[in-house]
Amino acid sequence: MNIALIGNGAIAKYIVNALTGTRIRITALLVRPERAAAWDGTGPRLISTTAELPEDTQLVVDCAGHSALRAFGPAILSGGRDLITVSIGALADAMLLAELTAAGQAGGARLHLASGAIGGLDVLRAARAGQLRHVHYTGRKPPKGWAGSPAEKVLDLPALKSGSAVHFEGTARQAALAYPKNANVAAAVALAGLGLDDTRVTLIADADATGNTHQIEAQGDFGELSLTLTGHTLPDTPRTSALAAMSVLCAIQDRRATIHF
Ligand SMILES: NC(=O)C1=CN([C@@H]2O[C@H](COP(=O)(O)OP(=O)(O)OC[C@H]3O[C@@H](n4cnc5c(N)ncnc54)[C@H](OP(=O)(O)O)[C@@H]3O)[C@@H](O)[C@H]2O)C=CC1
Ligand SMILES: O=C([O-])CC(=O)C(=O)O
Repeated sequence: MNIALIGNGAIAKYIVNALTGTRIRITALLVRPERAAAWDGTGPRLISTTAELPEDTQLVVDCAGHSALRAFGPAILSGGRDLITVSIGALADAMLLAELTAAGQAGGARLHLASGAIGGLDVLRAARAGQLRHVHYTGRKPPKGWAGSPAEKVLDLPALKSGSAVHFEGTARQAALAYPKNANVAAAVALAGLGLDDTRVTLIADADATGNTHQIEAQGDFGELSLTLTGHTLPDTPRTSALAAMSVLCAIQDRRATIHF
């Protein structure tokens, strides 16, 4: 299988490393123009437009973030290639969601949402076949995991040396739009379950946290779900859980599997 990745950051590097020497070949990395122009010929080819995607590319994988999904997603789908993304919070933008849906229909291609840094989405998806009454997601990271996010406007993150502080409470849509690099899990939980406007979200900076903790509390006809997952972060970033990168790899590998979840 031949795939292209969007981005060359922490998640993309994990995927490139994991696929090296396997039967899944990376045809190109789609990056910003200045980065593509500086390509030195080593490693996967760097390109900056979807028109440059090598013809034999069968699948594209977004590991870059909301702006990249917005910039490249519609053209990839309308061009007939399936796309896997971890930038799930971008779908809180209703116009982008409509654009991606229309592009996928026009191109006969599908957008696959990787499960990312959380588990339990299968429970929520099945549970909503009955009545799902309440879903609350709590995201907890060490202060440095929130650097560059709106948490900086609410808290003095470097000064938080012990204990924890809430810096966001609201809906999953509000969280996803305000925290594009930190609330994709909130959006995934919402899209799997009660939706972006009915899923409650709390985001916490915790000086005592040793990893990124994701909690789901849900109730409905199915019963009750209480899930807590504490994830290690990737070595390249204190923000991103390793499980997010692993889920992308899993989604890619699943494309080749005859029998899969
Ligand atoms: N669903 C989930 O559970 C999770 C989802 N995520 C999502 O994944 C994204 C990537 O995470 P991570 O790898 O840690 O982030 P990094 O910041 O390490 O890497 C992002 C990469 O994408 C590139 N990029 C960003 N925007 C564009 C663009 N418009 N065009 C081309 N390239 C672009 C960056 O390039 P440059 O350096 O040039 O800016 C960089 O190479 C996050 O922003 C977040 O949205 C992350 C964690 C969990
Ligand atoms: O990687 C994580 O732990 C979660 C994250 O950043 C996100 O939800 O966007």
